Amino acid sequence: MSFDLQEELCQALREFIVDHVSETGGHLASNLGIVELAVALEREFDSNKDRLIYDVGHQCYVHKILTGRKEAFDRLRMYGGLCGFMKPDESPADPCVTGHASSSVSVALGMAHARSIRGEKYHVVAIIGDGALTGGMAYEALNDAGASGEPLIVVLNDNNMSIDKNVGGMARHLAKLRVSPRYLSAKNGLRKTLSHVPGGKSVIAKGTKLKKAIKSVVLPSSMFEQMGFTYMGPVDGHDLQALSFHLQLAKRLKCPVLIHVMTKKGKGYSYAEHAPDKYHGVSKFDPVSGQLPGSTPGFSAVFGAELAKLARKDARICAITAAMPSGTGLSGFPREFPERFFDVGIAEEHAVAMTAGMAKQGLRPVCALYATFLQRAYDQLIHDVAIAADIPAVFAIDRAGIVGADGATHNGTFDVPFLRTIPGMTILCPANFAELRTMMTRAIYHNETGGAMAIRYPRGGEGAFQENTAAEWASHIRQSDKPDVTIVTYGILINEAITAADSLKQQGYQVDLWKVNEISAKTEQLCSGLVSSFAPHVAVLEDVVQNGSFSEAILRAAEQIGHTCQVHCYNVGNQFLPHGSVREIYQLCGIDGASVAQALADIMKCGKDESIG
Ligand SMILES: Cc1ncc(C[n+]2csc(CCOP(=O)(O)OP(=O)(O)O)c2C)c(N)n1
Ligand SMILES: CC(=O)[C@@H](O)[C@H](O)COP(=O)(O)O
Ligand SMILES: [Mg+2]
Repeated sequence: MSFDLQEELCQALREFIVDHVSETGGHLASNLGIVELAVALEREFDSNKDRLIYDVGHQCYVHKILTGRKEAFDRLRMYGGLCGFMKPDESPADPCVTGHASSSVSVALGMAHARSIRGEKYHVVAIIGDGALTGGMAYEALNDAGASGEPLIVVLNDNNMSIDKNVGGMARHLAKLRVSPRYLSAKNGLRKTLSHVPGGKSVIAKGTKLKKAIKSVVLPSSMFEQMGFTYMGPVDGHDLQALSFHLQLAKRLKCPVLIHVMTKKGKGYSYAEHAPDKYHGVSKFDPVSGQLPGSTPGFSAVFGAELAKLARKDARICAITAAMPSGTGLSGFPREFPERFFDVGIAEEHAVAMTAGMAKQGLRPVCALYATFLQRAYDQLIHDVAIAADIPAVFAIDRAGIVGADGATHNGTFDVPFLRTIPGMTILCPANFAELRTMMTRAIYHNETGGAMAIRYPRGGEGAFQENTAAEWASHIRQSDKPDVTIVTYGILINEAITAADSLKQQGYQVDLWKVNEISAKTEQLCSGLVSSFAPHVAVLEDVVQNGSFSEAILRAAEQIGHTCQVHCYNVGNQFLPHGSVREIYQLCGIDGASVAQALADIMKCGKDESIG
């Protein structure tokens, strides 16, 4: 296909992306920015045989369109529809799962090793953004890959943005490379680039001149070179000819190569170009006016506002985020307290250990991370926080439970299980905004154990339940004299539990309902109180996986009191969940109020249990 036609294709792809994402929601700005690069990659590589790994994967829409999934974009990120990230189940062109940042170079190196050992022939390419390059995994991988000498290509898609402004020393290093004289020449495209290359276009055909050509596009003294990569660029990432030229060169080299590509996030859609942070991830919007839907306040915003309020009164309070200031509701914090705000980049492990250091030395740090990304820092929670036992670090765990359209890679369904295993950890579970505020103060100031405290809350807003019951470790929400069933739950699922309890009551059953506010070793000892109400059935409702869930504490309590009741566990099961709306996923797992009521009524009617955990 001629470059002119490719340019037309890029234009059509941009229109397609804006049209579809404005209908379905999705990751807009990153996909608009990578159009030419993705087209060049599909042109120069065979994505069914070569391995193209898009880091995070939120920018893989063009790749999906060009690998046979265009029609599926009508149901992007919807239940049963196209996943918004790389997903091998969907197509052989997706070599691995992505969703969490900074893993692409590691996976690529693994694939390159496999190729060498098996004596096979294909290219392995990791496409990683400047934001993802702030993550520790990326450095571990570059360090290893550069030294390994294994042929692989890393394409650094540098748009000078993470979700919010990119941070850190690497961002500064890239900024210096960007203004190098090489970039200024490369920016004008292949014609000019070639004019710097002895032999011009024939260079690619004639391997003899290749060495010279490479020398002319290599910028010495980049950090990547020091790590053992052949560095090319910076290259104008919207110049199809320059991209093809550099990719062709990289393919011919038998060593690790890094191509530094400059792109503009949001390219071609003026609203997104001007506010790439706002158009990073969007829900349905008006493509003509660019008008995004107004957002109703959610837990993140309440958290951010409350932390700022507390920080006004206490100069020890600091906020830490790992590249998610907007997402965690902290974007206002640095405006008021620049010296007490720390965006560490996509570096959750570092964020947790740094929080431990700050807490140990007398500050009151609150580290806000999404539940799914906190998985990265499990060791730091144990090693740097918990073993010392006296580190009053506070972890605000956002997006706990089901997140919806982002799906399997982003659901926060492991936090309770992995936090419960850590000695000394206390998990507070607010069900609404008022409880979140109260629990934040408790975590910061009234930490009875002196150890770490986590507060977990979901994506989005509160439900109908708005009482503040945070003062008790567990609150008795519905009480009956002689209950047929006791329902136990925590956090936002109280709303589903109330629906279930009320429905069962209407069907003539007596129901007790307990809402647990704190999960800790201490409160787990008290669980026998929840199961000893002589109800023959106890149901535990949670939005986490079964293994390690709170229901294990209830099962143990039931065991201790001699199994006078049957315990039924309603949770997401030991599985990874698909994308869809939160409600659809609740229904899929049977943890919505109606399903729980139905399941319990069936059990009580039949007198037999089909769902014992
Ligand atoms: C471990 C982890 N932490 C945080 C995120 C949230 N996140 C998704 S994309 C992104 C920014 C990525 O920036 P970059 O790689 O430069 O891609 P761009 O959006 O600029 O194209 C962040 C922080 C994530 N996906 N994984
Ligand atoms: C790709 C990625 O990891 C983020 O962009 C994530 O999709 C943000 O999720 P929220 O929309 O819940 O902030
Ligand atoms: Mg970027």
